[in-house]
Amino acid sequence: MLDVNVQGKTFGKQQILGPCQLTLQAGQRVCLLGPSGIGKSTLLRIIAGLDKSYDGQVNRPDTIAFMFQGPNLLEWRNCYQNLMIFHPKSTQADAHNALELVGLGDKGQHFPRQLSLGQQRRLALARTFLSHADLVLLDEPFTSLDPALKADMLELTRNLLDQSGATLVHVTHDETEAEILNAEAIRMHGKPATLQSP
Ligand SMILES: Nc1ncnc2c1ncn2[C@@H]1O[C@H](COP(=O)(O)OP(=O)(O)OP(=O)(O)O)[C@@H](O)[C@H]1O
Repeated sequence: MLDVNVQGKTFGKQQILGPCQLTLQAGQRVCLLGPSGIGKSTLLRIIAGLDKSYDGQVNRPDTIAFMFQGPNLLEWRNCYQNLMIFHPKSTQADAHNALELVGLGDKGQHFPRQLSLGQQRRLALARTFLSHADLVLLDEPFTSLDPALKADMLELTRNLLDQSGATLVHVTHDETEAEILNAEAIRMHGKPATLQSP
């Protein structure tokens, strides 16, 4: 279960977040929407535990996977190594299975520069799901992709979520992504921004 109770968050003298409440049961999925600059990524970083300087409290599952906007791959490591370096307990067989799930089963020895943009995104997605995390946090990872590739990635993400049963918080500007991911759309409002749990 994820229980977010943020009372406030400031950067310097600027208050970005006001009261933000979000309670999700295991396996529940939400898409976090709101205008640019309202504080979606800030709240997501707080949920992840990456930002600890806020008023309030977050109770989160033990295992969390976070996917950033860019694929953030290590160019000098092959696909297996790109997965295993972030999951030291995983074996090459685990990494191979994760690659199979995203359609990169034959690319384990390839380096990121030998992959297409879409394949690089698939590798980043495999890394996100390899940890079998209870909570998956996605910070607009598909925003800059062309429509066909974005549709592929969303479908793949939904399948991986269906298999893993993970709870999801997905930051996006595009409400249609919620439908594809079988997630509930929730909106941040106001200045400072507030959020009410679905
Ligand atoms: N490290 C930081 N230091 C100072 N201000 C910051 C910092 N990070 C974010 N901000 C400010 O906080 C506000 C919210 O930013 P945030 O990135 O959370 O918004 P967002 O809703 O995710 O925007 P977008 O949809 O454009 O990605 C913005 O005004 C931003 O400039």
